[in-house]
Amino acid sequence: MKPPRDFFKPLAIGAPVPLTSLPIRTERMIHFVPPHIEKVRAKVPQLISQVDVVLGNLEDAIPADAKEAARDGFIAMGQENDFGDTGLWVRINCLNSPWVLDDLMAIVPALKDKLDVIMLPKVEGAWDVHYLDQVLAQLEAQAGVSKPILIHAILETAQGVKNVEEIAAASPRMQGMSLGPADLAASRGMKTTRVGGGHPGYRVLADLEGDSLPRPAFQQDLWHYTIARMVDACQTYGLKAFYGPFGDFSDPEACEAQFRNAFLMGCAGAWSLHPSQIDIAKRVFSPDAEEVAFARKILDAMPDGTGAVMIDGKMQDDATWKQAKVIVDLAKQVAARDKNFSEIYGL
Ligand SMILES: CC(C)(COP(=O)(O)OP(=O)(O)OC[C@H]1O[C@@H](n2cnc3c(N)ncnc32)[C@H](O)[C@@H]1OP(=O)(O)O)[C@@H](O)C(=O)NCCC(=O)NCCSC(=O)C[C@](C)(O)C(=O)O
Ligand SMILES: [Mg+2]
Repeated sequence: MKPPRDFFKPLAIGAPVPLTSLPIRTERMIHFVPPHIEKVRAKVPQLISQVDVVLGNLEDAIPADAKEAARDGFIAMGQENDFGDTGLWVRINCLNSPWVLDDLMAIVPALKDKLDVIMLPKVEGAWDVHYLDQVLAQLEAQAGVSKPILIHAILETAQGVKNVEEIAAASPRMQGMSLGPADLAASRGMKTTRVGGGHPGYRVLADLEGDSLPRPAFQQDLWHYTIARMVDACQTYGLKAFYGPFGDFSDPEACEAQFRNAFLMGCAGAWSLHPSQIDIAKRVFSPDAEEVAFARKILDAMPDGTGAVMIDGKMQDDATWKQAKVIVDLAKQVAARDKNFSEIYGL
């Protein structure tokens, strides 16, 4: 089905022309900064060289009486720093909040082309994206912004998951989506207070064999269905899917497992909420060196990407060539940005 004729037309006279495809960027982690905390904001200059995206958070986790300080703090950190090819994103308040209009009216003219992405919380359907799309076009035209500010939706309500495909298709500004496990759990009535990861109560039991006790039990992944829905919707419309927060900072192993599940299922990155999670995301969302080496063998053995060959006893064909290309393209992006990986991959 073709997009409507005006899908790529600016929504306001003077607004920048929408993109027809996403810029190629390495976004292994979206690092959350609470901009109202001066001590953390002061770390932004060093964070810029450590992470792929710096995000100023204005929504949940910012106390109601600090919303203005967070907005002003974000504008200051955006104006005071040169982000180079590190992304500068902001999570604005919800569209039904008393703060969101001031967020948009203050940030767009203050940061103009420096702002890459606006993360929109609690997206329920395409209508939320349409609203932000139109307001951004008007603010961009008024402020003389020359490149379109992109939108990243958080998938964190039951209705949002029901509408995930229409959200992905709602605007040329759509850059991607993140799974928001805390609000989604509350919205669905899930019985967990954890922020991401597994739950010991969500498991399946092996059949009872004789009277051998205890019966083997296998913990299952609470987020598998939602991540798969999000990845399918994002990939269909050329967006990037992300895993969101992992709240237990004291359990880096479980954080890595959750990130790796998301990576293997097609996610491009995850959120880092604390410095201790940056390297976990870097390790997980940069392709494994052996996978890259094997993928390069496949591409070398099938230069035009067609046919069938055997490599190390495994059949390779057009489909595995495409899988190999995903891995090698990502490795090239990471190597271009992260010289450690350039040496590891030999790229
Ligand atoms: C939790 C907090 C208060 C613990 O902050 P702390 O200072 O108490 O922690 P710490 O371990 O004592 O900090 C150690 C050092 O790291 C620094 N530090 C600490 N955090 C950061 C950071 N993010 N970036 C850079 N530096 C940081 C901190 O300043 C300190 O520096 P120092 O050694 O010089 O004293 C702090 O880490 C924080 O605010 N993190 C962000 C939390 C956040 O944004 N939560 C919302 C996203 S999740 C969500 O919204 C859900 C979702 C999607 O909506 C849904 O599922 O529904
Ligand atoms: Mg939330």
